[in-house]
Amino acid sequence: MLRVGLTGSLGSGKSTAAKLFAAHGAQVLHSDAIGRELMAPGQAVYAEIIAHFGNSVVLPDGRLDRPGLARLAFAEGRVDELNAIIHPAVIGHQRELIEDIARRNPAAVVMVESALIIEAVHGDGADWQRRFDRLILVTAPEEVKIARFVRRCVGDTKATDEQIAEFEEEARRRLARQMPDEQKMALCDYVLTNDGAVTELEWQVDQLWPILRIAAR
Ligand SMILES: CC(C)(COP(=O)(O)OP(=O)(O)OC[C@H]1O[C@@H](n2cnc3c(N)ncnc32)[C@H](O)[C@@H]1O)[C@@H](O)C(=O)NCCC(=O)NCCS
Ligand SMILES: Nc1ncnc2c1ncn2[C@@H]1O[C@H](COP(=O)(O)OP(=O)(O)OP(=O)(O)O)[C@@H](O)[C@H]1O
Repeated sequence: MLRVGLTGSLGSGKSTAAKLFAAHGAQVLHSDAIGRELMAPGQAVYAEIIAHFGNSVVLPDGRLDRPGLARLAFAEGRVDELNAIIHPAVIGHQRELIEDIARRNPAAVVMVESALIIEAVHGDGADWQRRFDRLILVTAPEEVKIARFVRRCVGDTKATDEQIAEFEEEARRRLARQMPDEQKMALCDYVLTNDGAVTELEWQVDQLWPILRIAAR
């Protein structure tokens, strides 16, 4: 088995790259999705977040208020408190999933997609060198990343200039909590450049996949 970390900052295109690797046969674990599952009502992480941040982070329907939590985390400087609750749980859950995949398919390429692999410090997060055999970085220029984040926030709605400026601010606040690509590059084994069409990213994934598959045997 080969344990691959697929990282890249907000809007770099790592989820897009992950889908392309999955199409080749990689077993992809999406950290954002696991985080969401563990934050659902009834989960231990859900209870811990409410115990720490109070009832104001709960919506009337019982779910956590994600925009409210994002405000606390990124605008009010409490992201490390949130990370300390969520990261150990996400990493622990990933470990179990990886062990299960290894039992079923010892030659699997398991890929953990996460914006925060090198940055993580809580739980086993700081131990990324031991958790992964290879690291892949997806890069794009900062303004492209921000534009992609804004586009995803706006979706099909018609946003005002003020709303767009707020989304841009939010992107910058989150990026400020992520290590710059220039620093990450030095620590990663492979770099995929995603500043053009998705087909250009796909070409890079197609070149890298056989190398990973052989290393997994
Ligand atoms: C603050 C929360 C509630 C905001 O939710 P929201 O739905 O708006 O964003 P989502 O989770 O889809 O994340 C989108 C992107 O924001 C960036 N981001 C999210 N959390 C963080 C963080 N703690 N530090 C830096 N960037 C982050 C990443 O690029 C991520 O891909 C949520 O992001 C969260 O719980 N974050 C803390 C846990 C975390 O690190 N999650 C990401 C990997 S497990
Ligand atoms: N090369 C590209 N050309 C155009 N759009 C792209 C390209 N790559 C990604 N996108 C789009 O940009 C947005 C962000 O991409 P993606 O979700 O893959 O990034 P990410 O790194 O996982 O971001 P985040 O950390 O915010 O979750 C998505 O809407 C995606 O469809």
